[in-house]
Amino acid sequence: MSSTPLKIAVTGAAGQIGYSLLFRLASGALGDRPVELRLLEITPALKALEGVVMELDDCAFPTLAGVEIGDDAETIFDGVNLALLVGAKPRGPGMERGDLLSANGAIFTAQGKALNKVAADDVRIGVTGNPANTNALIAMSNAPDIPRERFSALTRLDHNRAISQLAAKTGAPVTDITKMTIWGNHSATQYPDLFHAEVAGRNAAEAVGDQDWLENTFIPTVAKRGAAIIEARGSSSAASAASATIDAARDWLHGSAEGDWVSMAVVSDGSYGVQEGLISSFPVTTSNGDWSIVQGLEIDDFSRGRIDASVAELADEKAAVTELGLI
Ligand SMILES: NC(=O)c1ccc[n+]([C@@H]2O[C@H](COP(=O)([O-])OP(=O)(O)OC[C@H]3O[C@@H](n4cnc5c(N)ncnc54)[C@H](O)[C@@H]3O)[C@@H](O)[C@H]2O)c1
Ligand SMILES: O=C(O)C[C@H](O)C(=O)O
Repeated sequence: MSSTPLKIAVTGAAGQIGYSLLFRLASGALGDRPVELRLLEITPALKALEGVVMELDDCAFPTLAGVEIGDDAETIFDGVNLALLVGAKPRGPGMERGDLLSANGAIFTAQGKALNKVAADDVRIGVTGNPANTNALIAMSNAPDIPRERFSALTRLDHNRAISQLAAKTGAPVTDITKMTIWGNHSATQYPDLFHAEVAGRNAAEAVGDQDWLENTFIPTVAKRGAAIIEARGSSSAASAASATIDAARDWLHGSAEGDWVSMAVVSDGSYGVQEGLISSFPVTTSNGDWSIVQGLEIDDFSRGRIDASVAELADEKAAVTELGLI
């Protein structure tokens, strides 16, 4: 293991997700390698961020090698190996995530350009801020010198939600659930797929044996979970989003479990009929900082319709940000 600290940029570091995420990154959630945190915020939030840094100091985490804060993306992103782009406005009650496109899109144009200039050669960029898929597309499109495979958007929270719902339905522990897949957009059109998932090695759709539950309870519960949390909490998911951001980064850097896969929104190469160049969620395996889309899964008509609908929404979002001049 390298003793050189892993330089991790976190944007929106003074926000809700940041408040959970930073302490886990600092305490070794990505492994024993020391980390240096580079925290980006808008100027008015820097004072609050100073308070968070005092708290990080007060934890005396052995794996925390240093913290730098600031409001200039090029300074904060300089030499970073991992960039977790969280900073963006969350939606409120009654909004869809796509409603945030024009408010948040411009953030990712500027940050894509800054990463392109100053990030380390091995940088990996994970986008959590919504609408995550299209924000990742914007950042990727504005960073032509960074390989496209280095960008991903977070659908791991949806993946984890789907595992938890399936575990509750079947009475199986979450550790028995494998090969879960979220296809498409991190939005209400996403498709959590039980036809390839397994419960203790058995096909999940068969184990459940209840198409009505699958269609009318499972899929909408997972796809609309973000809205249900906003409704209940008055603000969007934060600790679970931070936890999923960590899960996704850890597996990307260190590899997914043998015999299993994870869901990541990554640039499409046309696999499964998903338009090339869109950032869409797929089943992927990861190893040594690289991902590859699981190939050869059979897609029946039901799944085809669901995947196509979510991908069509991604294509519409791409058209909208093209129109806005963001890509
Ligand atoms: N993909 C997912 O699964 C998922 C889950 C939960 C939340 N989210 C999204 O994550 C984002 C952050 O959520 P939150 O609850 O932490 O919001 P928040 O409002 O609590 O925090 C966002 C922070 O981003 C900062 N910010 C705004 N513009 C910035 C910029 N240009 N550079 C750096 N920082 C900037 C704000 O000052 C604020 O502190 C939202 O868009 C939310 O919808 C995504
Ligand atoms: O739903 C939201 O707007 C927040 C987040 O994307 C979530 O899925 O919890």
